[in-house]
Amino acid sequence: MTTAVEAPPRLAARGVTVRFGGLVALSEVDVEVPAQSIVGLVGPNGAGKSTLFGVLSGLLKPTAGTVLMDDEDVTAATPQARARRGLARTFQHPELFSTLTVREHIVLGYRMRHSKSRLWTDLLTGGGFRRPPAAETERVDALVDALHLGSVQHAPAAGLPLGTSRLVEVARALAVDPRVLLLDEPSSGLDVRETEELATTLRELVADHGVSLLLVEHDVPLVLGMCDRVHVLDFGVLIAAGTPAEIRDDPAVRAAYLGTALDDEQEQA
Ligand SMILES: Nc1ncnc2c1ncn2[C@@H]1O[C@H](COP(=O)(O)OP(=O)(O)OP(=O)(O)O)[C@@H](O)[C@H]1O
Repeated sequence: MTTAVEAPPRLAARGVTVRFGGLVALSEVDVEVPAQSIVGLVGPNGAGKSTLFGVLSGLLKPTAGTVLMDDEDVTAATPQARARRGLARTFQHPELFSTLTVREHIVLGYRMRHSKSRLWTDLLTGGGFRRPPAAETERVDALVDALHLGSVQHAPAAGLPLGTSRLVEVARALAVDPRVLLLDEPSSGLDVRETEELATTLRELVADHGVSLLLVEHDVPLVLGMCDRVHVLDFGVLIAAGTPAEIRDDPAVRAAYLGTALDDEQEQA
């Protein structure tokens, strides 16, 4: 009889503690992001979500505990070293180059991974300098399509609506071909329709490209609607982890949110 060997989580925090002076921002927190899954991280203001994101992405060293990528300890690895292992992230406030077009941002992401020596070639020379390789054009076209950016692909990033800027950031991050993508408040500033579209797009990306997502979100209904598993932090402590159905019914979660965010979610269901 053969036993199936389960793949290690793409990204995991084990026993992560972060202290800022006397304040315990995170206390022995465990989080796992399995392969090809969407994991949500929620919690009231000040719960420690951004701190955990900082630890996972390598911007912040934990006081104790470890961060693993595919079972390898990366706790001491820089953000750049983690990126080389397949970790990418987006920021709460999209950080785009105002004069570059939407497409050029995606090209930059692609070249970061596949063609660093040509990183700025023909973006700085105004185009036409050298024809991009077919593989680059194909991948960039696919991402433009996947993120529904066709109609704005030649527009400069300056002046794009926030929702579109967010999609550009996601496309640029995916162009690096990450194994895990950390999304910091992806729905922030989006209206209801844009949020629904983003959720659908992200789900398709996970199904079609095998990337894993970890999202930090204030929008609890969004997280419960799109994630495979959800982790809930409160005052730096992981108070619950499970499927959306388990989280919805968890008394500790309901108490942390005083019911409000979860009731909103039930009303929308
Ligand atoms: N650099 C820092 N120095 C001192 N305290 C900090 C620092 N960063 C965060 N904190 C504190 O750590 C705790 C967790 O903060 P964190 O920003 O991680 O929470 P959060 O869940 O992301 O909150 P929000 O939803 O409001 O963004 C808070 O009490 C915060 O004040």
